[in-house]
Amino acid sequence: MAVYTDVTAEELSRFLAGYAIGELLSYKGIAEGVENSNFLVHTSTGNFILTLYEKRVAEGDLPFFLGLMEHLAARGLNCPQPVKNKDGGILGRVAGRPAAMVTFLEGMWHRKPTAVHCAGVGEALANLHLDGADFPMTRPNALSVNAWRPLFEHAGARGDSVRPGLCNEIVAELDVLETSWPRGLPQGVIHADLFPDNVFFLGDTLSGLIDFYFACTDTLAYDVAICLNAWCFEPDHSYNVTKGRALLGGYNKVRPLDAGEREALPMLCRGAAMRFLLTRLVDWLAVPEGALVKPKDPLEYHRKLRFHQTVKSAADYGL
Ligand SMILES: Nc1ncnc2c1ncn2[C@@H]1O[C@H](COP(=O)(O)OP(=O)(O)OP(=O)(O)O)[C@@H](O)[C@H]1O
Ligand SMILES: N[C@@H](CCO)C(=O)O
Repeated sequence: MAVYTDVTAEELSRFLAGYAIGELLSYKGIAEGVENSNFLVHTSTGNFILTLYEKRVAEGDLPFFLGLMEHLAARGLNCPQPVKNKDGGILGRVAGRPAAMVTFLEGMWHRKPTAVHCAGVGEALANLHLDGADFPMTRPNALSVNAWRPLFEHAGARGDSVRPGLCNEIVAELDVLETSWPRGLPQGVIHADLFPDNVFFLGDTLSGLIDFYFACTDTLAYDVAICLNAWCFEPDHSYNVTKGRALLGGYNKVRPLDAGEREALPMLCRGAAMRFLLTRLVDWLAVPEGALVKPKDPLEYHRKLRFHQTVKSAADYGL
């Protein structure tokens, strides 16, 4: 995460007084990530993560995200746990922002994931889908196909300043996605942002998943498409079919994709590429002044989109 909102030691100590997790010993902002403000908080009882929810997180959605983390952990999935305050609540306010304290997860994420890590993430994603099946709350995906054109219009013609001709390409692709978007596939809880920086490993063994703040109710196979985009491309922008085969194999071992999901995979991958191209484009064009944040490259997803446009069938992904 980034740090958009500063927190003073006095504010943090006041907030911590509402919890039974000891005295504040030290804390520091975490520069990684782009969505919320995160702090590593060291108290006399251990390490915690304090998250201040920023622009994209609607306060009304927080019970869904935090409740989901509790639900998945109760099913055995390793993810951060919201810490209850002395009143039994999990949501508070720090520096004027909604805030929660969650448990610290051991492990580190891999900047250069291998096929072994891809297999691990495929398996973990399928487990998340199965474990989420009886989560009682729902949340529509605010960043699915219907949201893409308004998002694009928000960036407007400025998109061409990032790459000449980009706007026309996006409009043409949106026309295709809006008419051909797969409907009627199995739905459920999806993570919707399971990138390498949200998956922790101890050595090569997956140790946990973080960052459930895009989680929602949507097409399960769309989550697979998001992961193929995030995990299976090389720095030279080529698709690595060995990694794709590993990720899809890991997923299928736990929750086999059905015929409809397989057939829809290329379109779902195009949609996933469009989603991240657009949110990155909007962020790229609007970095808040003075923020400790490095925006992510939208054109990485433009290249991925171009690859998916050439794909004939799910076999091209290694399925
Ligand atoms: N529960 C946790 N345990 C340990 N470290 C954590 C935890 N939550 C967050 N972090 C640290 O903070 C970093 C950023 O967290 P996170 O990915 O949730 O931020 P974000 O702003 O939502 O990022 P993204 O750009 O992935 O959406 C992680 O890479 C990790 O280093
Ligand atoms: N994982 C996202 C950032 C959080 O939405 C990206 O890489 O664009």
